[in-house]
Amino acid sequence: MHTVYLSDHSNIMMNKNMNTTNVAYSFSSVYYLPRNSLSLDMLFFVPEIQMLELLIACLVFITIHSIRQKKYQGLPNWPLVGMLPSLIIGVRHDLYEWISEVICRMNGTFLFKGPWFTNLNCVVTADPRNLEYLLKTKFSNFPKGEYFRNSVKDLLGDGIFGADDEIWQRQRKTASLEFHSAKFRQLTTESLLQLVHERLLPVLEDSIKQDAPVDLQDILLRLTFDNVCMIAFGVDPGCLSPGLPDIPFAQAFEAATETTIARFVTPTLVWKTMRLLHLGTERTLRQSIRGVDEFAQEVIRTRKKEVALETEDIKQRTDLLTVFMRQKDERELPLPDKFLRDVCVNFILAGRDTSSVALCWFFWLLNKHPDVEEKILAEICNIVNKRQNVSSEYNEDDLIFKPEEVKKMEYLHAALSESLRLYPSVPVDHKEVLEDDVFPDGTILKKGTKVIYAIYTMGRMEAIWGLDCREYKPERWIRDGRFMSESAYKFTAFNGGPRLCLGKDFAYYQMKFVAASILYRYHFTVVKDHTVAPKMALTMYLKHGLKVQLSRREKWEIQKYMT
Ligand code: HEM
Repeated sequence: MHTVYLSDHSNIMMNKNMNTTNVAYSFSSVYYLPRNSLSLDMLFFVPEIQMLELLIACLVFITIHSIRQKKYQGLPNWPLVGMLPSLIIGVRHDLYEWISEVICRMNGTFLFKGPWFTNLNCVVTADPRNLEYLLKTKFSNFPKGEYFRNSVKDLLGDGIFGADDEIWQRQRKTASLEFHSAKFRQLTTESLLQLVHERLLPVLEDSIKQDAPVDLQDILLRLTFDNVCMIAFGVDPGCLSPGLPDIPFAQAFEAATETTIARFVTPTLVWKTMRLLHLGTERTLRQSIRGVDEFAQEVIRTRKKEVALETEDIKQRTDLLTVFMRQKDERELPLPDKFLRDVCVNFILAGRDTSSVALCWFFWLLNKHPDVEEKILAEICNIVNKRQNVSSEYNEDDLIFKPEEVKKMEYLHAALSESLRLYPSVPVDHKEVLEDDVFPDGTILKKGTKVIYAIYTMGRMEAIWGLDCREYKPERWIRDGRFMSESAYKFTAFNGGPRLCLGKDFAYYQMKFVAASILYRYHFTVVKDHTVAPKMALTMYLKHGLKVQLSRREKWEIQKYMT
């Protein structure tokens, strides 16, 4: 048998009808095929061979094009699937670190292109100039938007978290007045004191008696859930109680939030169809929202009766539900129950996990930085030492920090801020572009574009925090022995501009009070080989919790600072 080497397409076509000769190829795009490897039989598949050639050429072209785009856009952008392959790899590894790496490489901003069938296209930024523009300068051009509102509507209704414009403004105004009132401050400090001394410390003490490690994240999540329910509804659900019971309302709330978040990674048409057909996560969402609503309706019904009776107790109440119940709408009518429910559910969502998660990262960092723990302890003891009757008090287990003492804990404030800089409770946040615009860094924004601001990344940018940006250094926040705050567009853990976190002051108070109360009494050690990693969620939980072993602090450790 002869073998004829062909050198181009025409030869292949010409030889299509040859049936006695083996044919091999020498032209470039199939050069990798071993000579003699194609027999005559294959000639009958020439159209397929051309297809194969074409396919290979396309792949080569796409790969080169994608590599070029990686250089200019930060990530390879593939036909149909866009940058999804890179995102999938990023999610499997560590999404936040992956985003940070791309943003730092692109000097602060990049455009993510999702697959054509999804709504994942967005601008991702960590540039403080863009943040200031987005959150303050052109605030009204960057609302939360329809996409966000529609996704959260079933759980959050018209509450502050998903609302824009007037609906947001009215709630913000009422809640802001309330959050800054003396009565409200009293409610928050008293409810926290009660929870820490009657529930948190006994639960921790129990773990010491049993010599068993505890999941600090679970305990702190329970604490802040009870606390925010006391503030919003004026009701204590009792999640943090001996035996750490399962509370149906808390479980329903948890499930409702998780399934709502699932909508952000599911194409809109898909989750809407699932909702219509009552399937999968949408079925769970409906059931859990029912659980949340039943609890809310019961509380609202009872409170209405109390308000109608005008009892002494009700006149003293400053929880958000009672405050909003006293409000009237434009027609001087009481606000509808559904709206009251939305107000409370939104505040619970906003204040539920953020402080506890921040505290967990803080304790984990302290475990790695005993020098910082020492300095915090020294500061606390120094403050307690200034009390008149300190000698009798510091020996007692039930020492309670006073609000004015908590305020003076400036190094602790710095250590918590530094922890939030590296591990912000809300790692990424989102806005939508109302009208075409341009960011200060030149990024063009088309109407309807989603903007993601990467708060986690901001804490890891040398351009913002210097070469030591990845190190945990509370001293970064201290000038002349005092805590110095940073611009909200550089340290965005609490958001900035008109939508700055309403609970920021309370959150610091809560975290400082809890941290000081624990550190003054206990040593804690993260259990050996416990894996610490962030969970991919809207709040940056520790994926495996934080298992710690507690032991009592010796008296001499405190006394050495009391001189
Ligand atoms: C360490 C603790 C906290 C952190 C890091 C934090 C962070 C944030 C962030 C980033 C936002 C903006 C969210 C967005 O608009 O998408 C926000 C909003 C908000 N936060 Fe906080 N928060 C904390 C604690 C709290 C607490 C304890 C409360 C209430 C008791 C609270 C109440 C709110 C409210 C009501 C909003 C909505 C403000 C608005 O849209 O006008 N936060 N918070």
